[in-house]
Amino acid sequence: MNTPKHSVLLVALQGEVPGDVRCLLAEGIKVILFTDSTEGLEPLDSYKKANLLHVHLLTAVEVARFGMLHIVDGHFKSLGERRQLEKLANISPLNGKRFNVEQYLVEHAPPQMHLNVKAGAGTGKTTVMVQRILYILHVTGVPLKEMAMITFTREASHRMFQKLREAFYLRFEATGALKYLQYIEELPKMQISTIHSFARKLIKDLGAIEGFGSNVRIKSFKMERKQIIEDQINHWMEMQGDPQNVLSKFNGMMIYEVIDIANEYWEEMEKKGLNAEEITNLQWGRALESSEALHGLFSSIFPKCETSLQQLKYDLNAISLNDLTRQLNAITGQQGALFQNASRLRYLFIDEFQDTDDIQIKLAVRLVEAYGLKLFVVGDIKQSIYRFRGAKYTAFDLLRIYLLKMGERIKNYFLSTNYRSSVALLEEMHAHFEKWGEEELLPYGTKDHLHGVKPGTVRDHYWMANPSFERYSSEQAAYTVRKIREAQTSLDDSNTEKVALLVRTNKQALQLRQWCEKAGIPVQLNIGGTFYLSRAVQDFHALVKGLLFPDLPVALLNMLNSSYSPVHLDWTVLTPLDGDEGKLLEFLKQVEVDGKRVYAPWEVYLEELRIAPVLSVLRRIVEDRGPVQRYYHMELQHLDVQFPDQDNRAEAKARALQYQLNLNHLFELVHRQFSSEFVTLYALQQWLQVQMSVNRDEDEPELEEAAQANRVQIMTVHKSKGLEFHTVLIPFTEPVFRFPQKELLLEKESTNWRAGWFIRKGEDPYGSLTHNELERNEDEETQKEETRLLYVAMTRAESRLWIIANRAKTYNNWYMLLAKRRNFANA
Ligand SMILES: Nc1ncnc2c1ncn2[C@@H]1O[C@H](COP(=O)(O)OP(=O)(O)OP(=O)(O)O)[C@@H](O)[C@H]1O
Repeated sequence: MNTPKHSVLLVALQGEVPGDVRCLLAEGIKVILFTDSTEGLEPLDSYKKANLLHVHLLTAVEVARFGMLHIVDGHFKSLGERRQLEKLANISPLNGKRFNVEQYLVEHAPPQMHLNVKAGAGTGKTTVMVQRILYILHVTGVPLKEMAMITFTREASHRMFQKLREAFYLRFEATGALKYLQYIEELPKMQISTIHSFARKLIKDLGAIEGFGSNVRIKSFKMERKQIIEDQINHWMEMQGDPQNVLSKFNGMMIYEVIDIANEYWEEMEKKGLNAEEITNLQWGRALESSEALHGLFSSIFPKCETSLQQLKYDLNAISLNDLTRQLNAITGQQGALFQNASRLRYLFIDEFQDTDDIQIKLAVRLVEAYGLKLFVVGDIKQSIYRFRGAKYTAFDLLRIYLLKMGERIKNYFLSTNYRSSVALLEEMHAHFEKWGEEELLPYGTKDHLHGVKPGTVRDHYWMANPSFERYSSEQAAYTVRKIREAQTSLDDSNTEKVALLVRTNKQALQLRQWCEKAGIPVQLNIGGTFYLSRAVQDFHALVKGLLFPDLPVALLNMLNSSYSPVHLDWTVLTPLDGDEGKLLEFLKQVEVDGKRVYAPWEVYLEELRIAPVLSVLRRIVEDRGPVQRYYHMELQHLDVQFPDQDNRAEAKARALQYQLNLNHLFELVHRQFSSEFVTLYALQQWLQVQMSVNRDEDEPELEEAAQANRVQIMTVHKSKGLEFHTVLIPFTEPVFRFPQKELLLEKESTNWRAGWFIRKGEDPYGSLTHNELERNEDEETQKEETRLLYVAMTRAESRLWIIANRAKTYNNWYMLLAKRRNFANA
């Protein structure tokens, strides 16, 4: 028999369990044991906790029926053994721990195979990926630095890193084996990142890419793109002869509106991954009546915009995030040798594969070709919710086809045991999913039916009401707040059990926050992209601006009103000064608190700034002025006035902690941005101002669970991906899926793309005939995407799923989807 490197699966009566099981466990070999008693083997808890030992208790008769089964590292000696294993998975063990043969087969698949794991919600995708990595480490000896993992968001990368570290640590704790400490040390060398960071590092490693010098930079080009659009529109108008006359044909739109719309349309092309050639060959079709001028403009400017942007990229030796993967795909033939410069990769894991777009899939295949690496992709087609970013829910099929073209095969696996939601809850969800599957709104067949293992413990696990409210009316607010409070107060332990309110849009999330805050319900908002709008950033900007323009009254006032200073001056106190700059400055510089002039320390800082580096002075100001403590006191005061009957300290503390995290993160970003340059206050202020006005991608660092106390979580479904909550409450079902004010629809037909544009101005719609044609398909695809979104939202629930199915509107919204369920009215 081979010496085990990773695991042993044993079926044996208690007296026949080999004596070396303990030694195996102590060496970090996983033991999956089917037996009638563990007497004599105890204590085993640390091994169980480390996922090293799985015991399935059977009756002696059952054990005897299977005879002695002994499988090492997943190698079957015969087909019979494999069948035995499947039979074992069908037994209900006495201790309730059913063997998950699907997870076992994925974990132990031969290391030289590409694997494709399609898995329903909560079936342990993440868990199995961690175990697979351990298997590869043990069986092949490939080091962590030759493995990489691509996740969809930075949060997911962070979570994956933590999960791996925890798995290694628990194994070290259980076995004392030093190799696990070594893995922890090596873990940072395994690249776990988003596709963009991954491509960025690869390009850095490759040294150079076609047409660009070394050290190519990554830029967003947001501002530059807008400028290019503006130039091209001006140029186009000049070419038409009389600009005033042209403007009058823009259906009453101002020129800045046209620029904004054109910019959005151009972004849409980028999101869908169109290259310059495809943009040049776009088929715009014919204009609707009275839309000819705009049609002429849209159908001619974009190729020129692309040329200008490309030139700018060469001039600045910079590319955009979206270019990264495209550029890597362009490295072909002889240039392929470039890959040898990059660090070697043997395994690539891709999470949330259903949301991968065409270019990224091709990149994965390109890497298989360049390195001979093996892929492990995992995802759930039913959870594909990034169509707006160009993701296609056919990702798995595309990958299989591309690999086949190279003569490579990928093996499919399927996980269907759900560990997240209670059995009762899963059955209620199934009643919805099944119907959506029948109507082809969701790719949900018999094999997608999730089988639960968690008993339902909570009454009211599934609740749906059908009230009828005007959107955002006071009745709706009162009803929703009452349900939220009820959900929160009926938890057994609000520190470990979380209530999450899941919504479709940021606007809905903000509306909910407002209702909750008004009612004194502490909330944790997670809608992403809010970092540059946070108070910590605003205060810091006020600080920098105040130091940069000490003789500008408004800058000085904002700085004094920030958390860096102990006063709060109302604008009205300045009114008697009639806007006289000199008098205003004099007044602001003389303001006193407790007999001390508030401005005095700032004069010292200004002096310091003349000689010391800007960042070190700013750091010192943060230490001296204690903005976090001051923010805490201000928030507490504010909360105490608003809710005098409750203890507001925990909430004020949570807010202050978030402020601190944001401030630390800001310093990190500043260091990253200005690392190789000499920073001036001016450069810092300019950069901050731009970020605050345009950057909606940067997220606030996450507050640790413990610090969130009993906050209700509010988030968009997109943000809830990969997460789970005791209670999920879906408060809004009435908003309609599509009611665009303006849009550009793009669809690929054989080799060329078609473009259809639309703008609603007042009552009047303008656009192209192509838009009308593409809209039917768009409606259908939107409905499917919304169904998948609702699938993700519902499957986040562990114990309770509550839905306020507002029937105010019944068409083209989540209500319509929910009402499809059999016996809807009685549900
Ligand atoms: N074999 C197992 N035994 C017990 N619990 C498990 C097992 N596998 C996974 N779990 C638990 O089930 C829950 C869901 O697992 P995980 O988050 O890995 O699922 P997922 O498939 O990634 O979910 P989703 O795609 O819906 O986000 C987690 O709490 C995890 O600890």
